[in-house]
Amino acid sequence: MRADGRKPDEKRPISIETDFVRTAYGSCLIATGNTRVICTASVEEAVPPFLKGKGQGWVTAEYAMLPASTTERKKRDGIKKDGRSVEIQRLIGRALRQAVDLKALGERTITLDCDVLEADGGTRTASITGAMVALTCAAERLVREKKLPISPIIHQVAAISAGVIDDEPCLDLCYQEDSHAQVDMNFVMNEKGEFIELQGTGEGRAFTKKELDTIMEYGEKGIRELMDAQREALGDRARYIAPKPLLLVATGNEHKLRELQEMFKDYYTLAPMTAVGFFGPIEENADTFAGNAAIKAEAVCEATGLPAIGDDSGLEVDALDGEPGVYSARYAGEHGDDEANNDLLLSRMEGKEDRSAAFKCALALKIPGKETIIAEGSCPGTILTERRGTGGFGYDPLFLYEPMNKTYAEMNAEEKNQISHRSRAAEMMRSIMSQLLS
Ligand SMILES: O=P(O)(O)OP(=O)(O)OP(=O)(O)OC[C@H]1O[C@@H](n2cnc3c(O)ncnc32)[C@H](O)[C@@H]1O
Ligand SMILES: [Mg+2]
Repeated sequence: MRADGRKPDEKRPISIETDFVRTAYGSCLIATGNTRVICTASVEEAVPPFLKGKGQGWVTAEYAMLPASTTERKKRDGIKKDGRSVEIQRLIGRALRQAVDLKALGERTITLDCDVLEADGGTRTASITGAMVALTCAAERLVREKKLPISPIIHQVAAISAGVIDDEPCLDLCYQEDSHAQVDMNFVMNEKGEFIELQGTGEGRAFTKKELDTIMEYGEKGIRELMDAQREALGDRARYIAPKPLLLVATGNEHKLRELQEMFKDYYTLAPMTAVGFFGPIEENADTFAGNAAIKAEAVCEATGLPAIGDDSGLEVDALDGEPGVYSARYAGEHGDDEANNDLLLSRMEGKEDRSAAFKCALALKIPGKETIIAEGSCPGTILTERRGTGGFGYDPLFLYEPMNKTYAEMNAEEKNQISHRSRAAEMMRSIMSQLLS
């Protein structure tokens, strides 16, 4: 029987309150049982001297206990930090560096400060679990403030203790248990169940392989539960842990960006080329959609060194011998003047009996060092004699999709994405990509 009546493999109740410190870039208050730690993440646009000019960032940690966090007042750290705190903060730094792609972080430093409000055992493991949450909050903010195109967090990290008390293996020791534990272990692990650090000591006596196996099993179970709690506390921000790989969209057209983001969200995090500071212009001088799509993707990939997808699309009207075609965006002269383009199309179509047309889309995917991949899609429709609907962009209000008796502009995003020329090209691209991956 444990001091607080828990089962051997039962961890203490956990709660994590995010954004606990409003002035911090990211923060949380984590409580595991009576142990409570404030974890904050601060971002500095600089790296330590040994990393200057190396094109990577740094993650470091500091740990301290508040004077009243233990029953006997703990003296504040003076100029010389106490040895235990130094050892613990190094552990926290090592653990959380494993969560981050330091190259993707860029030349900046994230400092994770873990300040113990109340210490009832397991403060180092609570610090690591809480620091992961504060770090993720900071990553979300770096992306939101457009300092990074994608979260640099590649792994979820959590930590818990386990040990042997009165010859019985137990999970998540409180102070009373910890102080007379025969064996004391700390587990730091990632979401794949891999070990980042194991600290284990037979303090009261040596321990057997069998005991170790049981402790290990408890530790793994505890870590999984902690990771659920971290994700729950983060809510929507949990997406910033191990995001899908980055794919830049080589377009200046926000509507296209939004449609493509939806279509590739299971594979990639799509960000506009401007998110990494590329603004073009890109000269679209090919005479096919596929040619122009390739020009766009290749220009952005070349300039940034990152994978990029380009979209070139347009409307082909049969009675106009395929016009406006590759000139769709600048049909009436000025690039992207949708109103003028639609007016010109209506006037050219006056008196025409055959009103059949098709929207065409070519997508080009360029991954550094690989051949450009092209996928195409088209959607048949009819040109109306007047505009219908207010959604979408470009020629959407004049393009009737007969099977739904709706123009593109009368459809919501989901409906358009089910049948559009772009979604058909995306479907072909996804199938090429999955063949390449398998
Ligand atoms: O070149 P980027 O920067 O990607 O953006 P853009 O708007 O210039 O794009 P295009 O050169 O491919 O021109 C496509 C034009 O075709 C039209 N178009 C393409 N897809 C469309 C869609 O889904 N709905 C309505 N019009 C579309 C619209 O007028 C676009 O401006
Ligand atoms: Mg264009």
